[in-house]
Amino acid sequence: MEAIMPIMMNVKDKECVVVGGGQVAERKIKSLMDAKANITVISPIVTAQIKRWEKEGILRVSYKKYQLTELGSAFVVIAATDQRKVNLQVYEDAKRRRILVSVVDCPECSDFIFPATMRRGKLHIAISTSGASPSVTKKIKNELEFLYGEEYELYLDFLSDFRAFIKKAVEDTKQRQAISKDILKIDIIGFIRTGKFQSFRKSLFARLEDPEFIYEKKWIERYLEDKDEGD
Ligand SMILES: C[C@@]1(CC(=O)O)c2cc3[nH]c(cc4nc(cc5[nH]c(cc(n2)[C@H]1CCC(=O)O)[C@@](C)(CC(=O)O)[C@@H]5CCC(=O)O)C(CC(=O)O)=C4CCC(=O)O)c(CCC(=O)O)c3CC(=O)O
Ligand SMILES: NC(=O)C1=CN([C@@H]2O[C@H](COP(=O)(O)OP(=O)(O)OC[C@H]3O[C@@H](n4cnc5c(N)ncnc54)[C@H](O)[C@@H]3O)[C@@H](O)[C@H]2O)C=CC1
Repeated sequence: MEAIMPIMMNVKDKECVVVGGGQVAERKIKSLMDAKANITVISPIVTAQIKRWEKEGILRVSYKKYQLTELGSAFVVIAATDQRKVNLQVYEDAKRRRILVSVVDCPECSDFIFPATMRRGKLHIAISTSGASPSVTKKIKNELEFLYGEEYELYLDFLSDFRAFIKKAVEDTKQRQAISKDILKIDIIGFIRTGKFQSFRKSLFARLEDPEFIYEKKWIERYLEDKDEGD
Protein backbone atom coordinates (compact mmCIF):
# COMPACT_ATOMS: atom_id res chain seq x y z
CA MET A 1 0.00 0.00 0.00
CA GLU A 2 1.75 3.15 -1.14
CA ALA A 3 -0.92 5.81 -1.46
CA ILE A 4 -2.13 6.10 2.12
CA MET A 5 -2.35 9.07 4.44
CA PRO A 6 -2.19 9.01 8.26
CA ILE A 7 -5.04 10.72 10.12
CA MET A 8 -6.50 10.58 13.64
CA MET A 9 -10.16 9.65 13.37
CA ASN A 10 -12.92 10.85 15.69
CA VAL A 11 -15.28 7.91 16.28
CA LYS A 12 -16.71 9.05 19.63
CA ASP A 13 -20.37 8.00 19.91
CA LYS A 14 -20.42 7.01 16.24
CA GLU A 15 -21.92 3.72 15.16
CA CYS A 16 -19.15 1.23 14.31
CA VAL A 17 -19.94 -2.31 13.20
CA VAL A 18 -17.42 -5.15 13.56
CA VAL A 19 -18.25 -8.31 11.64
CA GLY A 20 -16.51 -11.29 13.27
CA GLY A 21 -15.61 -11.89 16.90
CA GLY A 22 -12.23 -13.62 16.96
CA GLN A 23 -8.80 -12.46 18.16
CA VAL A 24 -8.33 -10.02 15.31
CA ALA A 25 -11.81 -8.52 15.74
CA GLU A 26 -11.09 -8.18 19.47
CA ARG A 27 -7.99 -6.08 18.76
CA LYS A 28 -9.84 -3.76 16.41
CA ILE A 29 -12.71 -3.50 18.94
CA LYS A 30 -10.21 -2.48 21.66
CA SER A 31 -9.02 0.43 19.48
CA LEU A 32 -12.59 1.52 18.79
CA MET A 33 -13.46 1.18 22.47
CA ASP A 34 -10.53 3.32 23.58
CA ALA A 35 -11.84 6.00 21.21
CA LYS A 36 -15.35 5.68 22.76
CA ALA A 37 -17.11 4.43 19.65
CA ASN A 38 -20.62 3.02 19.73
CA ILE A 39 -19.86 -0.62 18.83
CA THR A 40 -21.99 -3.46 17.46
CA VAL A 41 -20.37 -6.86 16.88
CA ILE A 42 -21.97 -9.31 14.47
CA SER A 43 -20.69 -12.87 14.93
CA PRO A 44 -22.12 -16.27 15.90
CA ILE A 45 -19.13 -16.85 18.17
CA VAL A 46 -17.11 -14.24 20.06
CA THR A 47 -14.04 -14.34 22.35
CA ALA A 48 -14.42 -14.40 26.15
CA GLN A 49 -13.17 -10.80 26.30
CA ILE A 50 -15.80 -9.57 23.84
CA LYS A 51 -18.44 -11.36 25.95
CA ARG A 52 -17.16 -9.58 29.05
CA TRP A 53 -17.36 -6.21 27.28
CA GLU A 54 -20.91 -7.07 26.26
CA LYS A 55 -21.82 -7.90 29.88
CA GLU A 56 -20.27 -4.63 31.02
CA GLY A 57 -22.52 -2.82 28.54
CA ILE A 58 -19.57 -1.46 26.54
CA LEU A 59 -20.82 -2.95 23.25
CA ARG A 60 -23.67 -4.95 21.73
CA VAL A 61 -23.34 -8.39 20.16
CA SER A 62 -25.61 -9.81 17.51
CA TYR A 63 -24.98 -13.57 17.72
CA LYS A 64 -25.61 -14.46 14.10
CA LYS A 65 -23.98 -14.71 10.74
CA TYR A 66 -23.55 -11.46 8.87
CA GLN A 67 -26.51 -10.13 6.91
CA LEU A 68 -26.61 -6.91 4.95
CA THR A 69 -29.47 -5.40 6.96
CA GLU A 70 -27.30 -5.15 10.06
CA LEU A 71 -25.01 -2.49 8.63
CA GLY A 72 -27.70 0.14 9.08
CA SER A 73 -26.22 3.59 8.64
CA ALA A 74 -22.94 2.86 10.37
CA PHE A 75 -20.07 5.33 10.24
CA VAL A 76 -17.49 2.58 9.75
CA VAL A 77 -17.52 -1.18 9.40
CA ILE A 78 -14.67 -3.61 10.04
CA ALA A 79 -14.81 -6.94 8.22
CA ALA A 80 -12.89 -9.25 10.55
CA THR A 81 -14.16 -12.79 9.99
CA ASP A 82 -11.92 -15.70 8.96
CA GLN A 83 -14.09 -16.16 5.84
CA ARG A 84 -12.69 -14.24 2.90
CA LYS A 85 -16.00 -14.44 1.04
CA VAL A 86 -17.91 -12.96 3.96
CA ASN A 87 -15.34 -10.18 4.38
CA LEU A 88 -15.60 -9.29 0.71
CA GLN A 89 -19.40 -9.30 0.92
CA VAL A 90 -19.19 -6.86 3.83
CA TYR A 91 -16.82 -4.76 1.75
CA GLU A 92 -19.22 -4.62 -1.21
CA ASP A 93 -22.24 -3.84 0.97
CA ALA A 94 -20.38 -1.08 2.76
CA LYS A 95 -19.21 0.46 -0.52
CA ARG A 96 -22.75 0.45 -1.87
CA ARG A 97 -23.90 2.26 1.26
CA ARG A 98 -20.91 4.61 1.23
CA ILE A 99 -19.77 3.40 4.63
CA LEU A 100 -16.03 3.52 5.41
CA VAL A 101 -14.72 -0.03 5.52
CA SER A 102 -11.60 -1.86 6.69
CA VAL A 103 -11.13 -5.50 5.71
CA VAL A 104 -8.61 -7.39 7.86
CA ASP A 105 -7.46 -9.74 5.12
CA CYS A 106 -7.58 -7.26 2.26
CA PRO A 107 -5.56 -4.08 2.87
CA GLU A 108 -5.84 -3.00 -0.76
CA CYS A 109 -9.63 -2.85 -0.60
CA SER A 110 -9.71 -1.09 2.78
CA ASP A 111 -10.54 2.60 3.16
CA PHE A 112 -8.22 2.58 6.15
CA ILE A 113 -5.96 0.19 8.04
CA PHE A 114 -5.12 0.04 11.74
CA PRO A 115 -1.71 1.28 12.83
CA ALA A 116 -0.11 0.10 16.05
CA THR A 117 -0.58 2.82 18.63
CA MET A 118 0.93 3.91 21.89
CA ARG A 119 -0.35 6.54 24.28
CA ARG A 120 1.09 8.73 26.96
CA GLY A 121 -1.86 10.88 27.91
CA LYS A 122 -2.26 13.43 25.14
CA LEU A 123 0.69 12.01 23.20
CA HIS A 124 -0.63 9.49 20.72
CA ILE A 125 1.82 7.79 18.36
CA ALA A 126 0.60 5.68 15.45
CA ILE A 127 2.93 3.41 13.47
CA SER A 128 2.37 1.71 10.14
CA THR A 129 4.51 -0.17 7.66
CA SER A 130 1.86 0.38 4.96
CA GLY A 131 0.77 -3.21 5.53
CA ALA A 132 4.25 -4.60 4.74
CA SER A 133 4.96 -6.14 8.14
CA PRO A 134 2.60 -5.80 11.11
CA SER A 135 5.25 -7.59 13.22
CA VAL A 136 7.77 -4.83 12.55
CA THR A 137 5.05 -2.29 13.30
CA LYS A 138 4.56 -3.95 16.69
CA LYS A 139 8.31 -4.05 17.35
CA ILE A 140 8.69 -0.34 16.60
CA LYS A 141 5.77 0.39 18.92
CA ASN A 142 7.56 -1.46 21.74
CA GLU A 143 10.74 0.52 21.07
CA LEU A 144 8.84 3.82 21.16
CA GLU A 145 7.13 2.81 24.41
CA PHE A 146 10.57 2.50 25.91
CA LEU A 147 11.75 5.81 24.42
CA TYR A 148 8.70 7.85 25.44
CA GLY A 149 8.00 7.00 29.07
CA GLU A 150 5.16 7.85 31.46
CA GLU A 151 6.61 11.33 32.07
CA TYR A 152 5.33 12.41 28.67
CA GLU A 153 1.76 12.42 30.02
CA LEU A 154 2.55 15.13 32.57
CA TYR A 155 4.77 16.93 30.05
CA LEU A 156 2.00 17.18 27.45
CA ASP A 157 -0.53 18.24 30.10
CA PHE A 158 1.84 21.03 31.07
CA LEU A 159 2.45 22.10 27.46
CA SER A 160 -1.28 22.08 26.83
CA ASP A 161 -1.92 24.38 29.82
CA PHE A 162 1.03 26.54 28.89
CA ARG A 163 -0.19 26.93 25.31
CA ALA A 164 -3.69 27.84 26.47
CA PHE A 165 -2.15 30.49 28.70
CA ILE A 166 0.04 31.90 25.92
CA LYS A 167 -2.88 31.91 23.48
CA LYS A 168 -4.76 34.21 25.85
CA ALA A 169 -1.84 36.31 27.02
CA VAL A 170 0.07 36.98 23.78
CA GLU A 171 -1.75 38.60 20.88
CA ASP A 172 1.01 38.53 18.28
CA THR A 173 0.92 35.22 16.32
CA LYS A 174 4.65 35.15 15.52
CA GLN A 175 5.54 35.82 19.12
CA ARG A 176 3.13 33.11 20.27
CA GLN A 177 4.72 30.60 17.92
CA ALA A 178 8.22 31.58 19.02
CA ILE A 179 7.29 31.14 22.68
CA SER A 180 5.68 27.74 21.98
CA LYS A 181 8.92 26.60 20.36
CA ASP A 182 11.19 28.18 22.95
CA ILE A 183 9.53 26.43 25.88
CA LEU A 184 10.90 23.15 24.50
CA LYS A 185 14.43 24.39 25.20
CA ILE A 186 13.84 23.89 28.90
CA ASP A 187 14.47 20.31 30.02
CA ILE A 188 11.03 19.85 31.56
CA ILE A 189 11.18 16.08 31.06
CA GLY A 190 14.33 16.18 33.18
CA PHE A 191 12.46 18.11 35.90
CA ILE A 192 9.70 15.50 35.88
CA ARG A 193 12.22 12.67 36.16
CA THR A 194 14.05 14.31 39.05
CA GLY A 195 10.98 15.43 41.00
CA LYS A 196 11.58 19.14 40.33
CA PHE A 197 8.62 19.65 38.03
CA GLN A 198 6.01 21.04 40.42
CA SER A 199 8.27 23.77 41.76
CA PHE A 200 9.40 24.63 38.21
CA ARG A 201 5.80 24.86 37.04
CA LYS A 202 4.81 27.08 39.94
CA SER A 203 7.68 29.47 39.50
CA LEU A 204 7.26 29.64 35.73
CA PHE A 205 3.54 30.44 35.88
CA ALA A 206 4.19 32.99 38.62
CA ARG A 207 6.72 34.75 36.37
CA LEU A 208 4.41 34.59 33.37
CA GLU A 209 1.89 36.70 35.23
CA ASP A 210 4.15 39.62 34.40
CA PRO A 211 3.35 40.40 30.72
CA GLU A 212 6.69 42.22 30.30
CA PHE A 213 8.39 38.92 30.93
CA ILE A 214 6.47 37.27 28.11
CA TYR A 215 6.99 40.06 25.58
CA GLU A 216 10.65 40.33 26.29
CA LYS A 217 12.67 38.95 23.37
CA LYS A 218 14.44 35.67 24.02
CA TRP A 219 12.56 35.34 27.24
CA ILE A 220 13.27 31.62 27.57
CA GLU A 221 17.00 32.29 27.20
CA ARG A 222 16.65 34.82 29.97
CA TYR A 223 14.85 32.26 32.08
CA LEU A 224 17.60 29.71 31.44
CA GLU A 225 20.30 32.29 32.22
CA ASP A 226 18.55 33.32 35.44
CA LYS A 227 18.31 29.69 36.38
CA ASP A 228 22.00 29.05 35.70
CA GLU A 229 22.91 32.02 37.89
CA GLY A 230 20.67 30.63 40.61
CA ASP A 231 22.33 27.20 40.48
C1 LIG B 1 -2.81 -4.15 6.72
C2 LIG B 1 -3.30 -4.38 8.16
C3 LIG B 1 -4.79 -4.18 8.09
C4 LIG B 1 -5.45 -3.96 9.43
O1 LIG B 1 -5.54 -4.92 10.21
O2 LIG B 1 -5.91 -2.83 9.68
C5 LIG B 1 -2.94 -5.73 8.68
C6 LIG B 1 -3.07 -6.89 7.96
C7 LIG B 1 -2.68 -8.19 8.34
N1 LIG B 1 -2.02 -8.51 9.49
C8 LIG B 1 -1.77 -9.85 9.52
C9 LIG B 1 -1.04 -10.52 10.52
C10 LIG B 1 -0.62 -10.00 11.75
N2 LIG B 1 -1.02 -8.80 12.30
C11 LIG B 1 -0.42 -8.63 13.51
C12 LIG B 1 -0.60 -7.53 14.37
C13 LIG B 1 -1.17 -6.30 14.05
N3 LIG B 1 -1.66 -5.95 12.82
C14 LIG B 1 -1.96 -4.64 12.79
C15 LIG B 1 -2.34 -3.92 11.67
C16 LIG B 1 -2.47 -4.39 10.37
N4 LIG B 1 -2.51 -5.67 9.98
C17 LIG B 1 -2.63 -3.46 9.20
C18 LIG B 1 -1.26 -2.98 8.72
C19 LIG B 1 -0.45 -2.25 9.76
C20 LIG B 1 0.83 -1.73 9.19
O3 LIG B 1 0.74 -0.89 8.28
O4 LIG B 1 1.91 -2.10 9.61
C21 LIG B 1 -1.66 -3.99 14.11
C22 LIG B 1 -0.45 -3.08 13.93
C23 LIG B 1 -2.77 -3.09 14.65
C24 LIG B 1 -4.09 -3.79 14.98
O5 LIG B 1 -4.34 -4.94 14.62
O6 LIG B 1 -4.90 -3.12 15.62
C25 LIG B 1 -1.36 -5.21 15.03
C26 LIG B 1 -0.24 -5.04 16.07
C27 LIG B 1 -0.80 -4.21 17.19
C28 LIG B 1 0.03 -4.10 18.41
O7 LIG B 1 0.54 -5.08 18.96
O8 LIG B 1 0.07 -2.97 18.92
C29 LIG B 1 0.42 -9.75 13.77
C30 LIG B 1 1.30 -9.88 14.98
C31 LIG B 1 0.59 -10.31 16.23
O9 LIG B 1 -0.62 -10.58 16.21
O10 LIG B 1 1.31 -10.40 17.24
C32 LIG B 1 0.28 -10.65 12.68
C33 LIG B 1 0.96 -12.00 12.47
C34 LIG B 1 2.40 -11.78 12.04
C35 LIG B 1 2.59 -11.08 10.70
O11 LIG B 1 1.98 -11.50 9.71
O12 LIG B 1 3.35 -10.11 10.67
C36 LIG B 1 -2.36 -10.44 8.36
C37 LIG B 1 -2.38 -11.92 8.06
C38 LIG B 1 -1.29 -12.33 7.18
C39 LIG B 1 -1.42 -13.81 6.89
O13 LIG B 1 -2.52 -14.30 6.68
O14 LIG B 1 -0.36 -14.45 6.88
C40 LIG B 1 -2.93 -9.39 7.62
C41 LIG B 1 -3.66 -9.45 6.29
C42 LIG B 1 -2.77 -9.09 5.14
O15 LIG B 1 -1.62 -8.68 5.31
O16 LIG B 1 -3.28 -9.22 4.03
N1 LIG C 1 -5.43 -7.54 10.08
C1 LIG C 1 -4.87 -8.22 11.03
O1 LIG C 1 -4.36 -7.63 11.97
C2 LIG C 1 -4.85 -9.71 10.94
C3 LIG C 1 -5.71 -10.34 10.09
N2 LIG C 1 -5.77 -11.68 10.04
C4 LIG C 1 -6.88 -12.23 9.21
O2 LIG C 1 -8.05 -12.12 10.05
C5 LIG C 1 -8.84 -13.30 9.96
C6 LIG C 1 -9.55 -13.55 11.30
O3 LIG C 1 -8.59 -13.94 12.26
P1 LIG C 1 -9.00 -14.38 13.74
O4 LIG C 1 -9.77 -13.34 14.41
O5 LIG C 1 -7.75 -14.86 14.40
O6 LIG C 1 -9.96 -15.62 13.43
P2 LIG C 1 -10.88 -16.46 14.41
O7 LIG C 1 -11.02 -17.83 13.82
O8 LIG C 1 -10.39 -16.32 15.84
O9 LIG C 1 -12.28 -15.72 14.35
C7 LIG C 1 -13.12 -15.74 13.26
C8 LIG C 1 -14.41 -15.07 13.65
O10 LIG C 1 -15.23 -14.87 12.49
C9 LIG C 1 -16.57 -15.12 12.84
N3 LIG C 1 -17.33 -15.48 11.64
C10 LIG C 1 -17.15 -16.51 10.78
N4 LIG C 1 -18.11 -16.47 9.82
C11 LIG C 1 -18.89 -15.40 10.07
C12 LIG C 1 -20.05 -14.83 9.43
N5 LIG C 1 -20.59 -15.38 8.32
N6 LIG C 1 -20.61 -13.73 9.97
C13 LIG C 1 -20.09 -13.17 11.08
N7 LIG C 1 -19.00 -13.66 11.72
C14 LIG C 1 -18.42 -14.76 11.23
C15 LIG C 1 -16.47 -16.29 13.82
O11 LIG C 1 -17.66 -16.36 14.61
C16 LIG C 1 -15.24 -15.88 14.63
O12 LIG C 1 -15.64 -15.06 15.70
C17 LIG C 1 -7.82 -14.37 9.57
O13 LIG C 1 -8.47 -15.34 8.81
C18 LIG C 1 -6.76 -13.63 8.78
O14 LIG C 1 -7.10 -13.67 7.41
C19 LIG C 1 -4.96 -12.46 10.84
C20 LIG C 1 -4.08 -11.89 11.69
C21 LIG C 1 -3.96 -10.45 11.83
